[in-house]
Amino acid sequence: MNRRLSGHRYERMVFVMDNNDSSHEHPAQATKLLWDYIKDHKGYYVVSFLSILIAEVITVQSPNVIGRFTDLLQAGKLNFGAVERYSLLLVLIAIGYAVFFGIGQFRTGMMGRQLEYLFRRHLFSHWETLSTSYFNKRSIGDLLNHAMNDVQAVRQAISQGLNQLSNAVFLLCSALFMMFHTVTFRLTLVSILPILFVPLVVVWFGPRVRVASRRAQESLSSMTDLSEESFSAIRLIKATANEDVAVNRFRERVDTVLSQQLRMVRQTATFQSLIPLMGSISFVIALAYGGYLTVTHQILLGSFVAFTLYLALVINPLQQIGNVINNFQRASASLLRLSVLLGEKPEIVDQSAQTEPISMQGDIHVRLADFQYPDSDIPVLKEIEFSVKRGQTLGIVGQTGSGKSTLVNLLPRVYDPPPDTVFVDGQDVRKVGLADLRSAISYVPQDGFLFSTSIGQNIGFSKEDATLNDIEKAAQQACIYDDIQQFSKGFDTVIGERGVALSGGQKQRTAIARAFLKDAPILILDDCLSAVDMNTEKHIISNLNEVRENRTTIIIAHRLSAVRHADLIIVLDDGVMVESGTHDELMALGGIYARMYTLQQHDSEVTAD
Ligand SMILES: Nc1ncnc2c1ncn2[C@@H]1O[C@H](COP(=O)(O)OP(=O)(O)OP(=O)(O)O)[C@@H](O)[C@H]1O
Repeated sequence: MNRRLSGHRYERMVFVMDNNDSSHEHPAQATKLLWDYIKDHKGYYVVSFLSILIAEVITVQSPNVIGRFTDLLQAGKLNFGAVERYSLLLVLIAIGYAVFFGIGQFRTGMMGRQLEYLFRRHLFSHWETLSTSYFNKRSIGDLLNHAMNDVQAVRQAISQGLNQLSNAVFLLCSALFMMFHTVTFRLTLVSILPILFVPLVVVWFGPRVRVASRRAQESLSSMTDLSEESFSAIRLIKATANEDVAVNRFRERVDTVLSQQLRMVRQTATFQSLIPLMGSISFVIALAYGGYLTVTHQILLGSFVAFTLYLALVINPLQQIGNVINNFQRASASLLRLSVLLGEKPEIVDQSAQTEPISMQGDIHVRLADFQYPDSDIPVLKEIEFSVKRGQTLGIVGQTGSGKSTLVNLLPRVYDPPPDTVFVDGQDVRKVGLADLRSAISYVPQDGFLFSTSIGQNIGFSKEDATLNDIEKAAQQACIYDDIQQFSKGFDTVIGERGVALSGGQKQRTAIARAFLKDAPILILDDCLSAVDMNTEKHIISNLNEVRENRTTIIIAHRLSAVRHADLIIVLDDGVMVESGTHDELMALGGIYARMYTLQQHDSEVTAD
């Protein structure tokens, strides 16, 4: 690797330039990843740099050739043979440059793409390990921005940036060497004086460009977020004729993005134009002083021509160096953000020492004094105690917001319960291996998310080796089989993003089929029958009798008919377990459950009438 970018210097550059406290909290994961990649591919880098070096050494010969040609012309010694020879020389220089520069360009470009892939793979794998609460606090647009723009910025610095940097440095050195070699030391020194101001310009503009770039990225994230949300809610927006509200909101975000980006463009443009300005001043000095030296015959005309051509060659790498510094500054900010992301620790960790997978029975016991969400000090669940054995069904009912979903989320540790409060097979869930625990639970959330793939793949998602037979059986149990058969492509029917082609009830039943297919000892249905009609609900519940044999089933429902036959029903009120028992016991108690049941019976009779 080029000395200017040796590992330590690169790391220092990244963190000195981003003097941000969060870099101390998070180990430089992204920098390590980058540095490891470069170390593993140093052979490739050496080849690229050597190729670029050779290309530059070849290309700097052309001004010299033209200078000699001019001298021959001035001396009146130019003939056809010389013209042919010099032309051939220039063609060979051009071909040599193209070949070696092309090799260098291809190598660095290829490594940049590989690095981009590596970063995205790491990011995605890492996100998969993080807890749900992490995603509650982050926006999708922000995460996508990291995966796309930050990774791209690092890739650009590492491929295009390094390429341009080595190209510029080699060309600059070779050209300066040839300049000193061709004309007087004084002319070269005076002409390159303005170039000495380049570092000052860079130091002044660098941090400003970086801040402007960060703000532009942040505003872009917020715009991506809003677009995502608006597309998800497109049906609601149209149904309520709120297109104007959505468009205006979007326009505001776009305005912010535009003003932040223009700010960045202004900073970048000023920065980038100052560097060639320095080069142009050098050119003026060379013309004035070099012209004087030529007129007074202190240097040959050919040397003067060659010198001005070298100077023109030098201006380009100087501008490139400006671009590269800009690229590296952006990449350093991106690298820091990626390090923060990759250094993020999951809140829910596997504390089990068990190495072999264990199979769970499905007995559940909960004795919870209280539970509050992370970052909140208000208890959401209080005084809850119950047990269900394998093969039994638990019904959980209660007003909206009473804590039903929260309670079942503690079982697979979507959120961590306090120690010694939630047990499966007599073991604290916090001490069971996460993979064992979660494989033992089949969970249908309220919003049974569907992927934009075929219905068959959506159902088969829960079991990697599921056959079409298994998928069809699960679909029958979830009462979605007949609906699927009516689609022209059956199980191969592709559903739109989040299943827009399916009705609410069909989506719920597809999600239920997915859970049935998993065939886990604990099955949780979180209010996922709300969009199906009473008849279908009855069918699914009766099919459950077959499915729930030898497994523990938890049904959360607002419609009490769904839990009527459960072995145990618990009633939550504002997070507190206020009643528990079978349907008959709760009816006899005459409490909240009995009142809710009577009301619902009355409602369904009125509807039937
Ligand atoms: N991630 C979270 N962080 C903080 N509070 C939360 C979180 N999720 C839910 N809550 C709060 O916990 C309480 C219980 O919510 P929960 O979703 O468990 O109720 P629920 O009984 O399932 O409601 P519903 O019947 O409407 O689905 C609510 O006050 C809710 O605002």
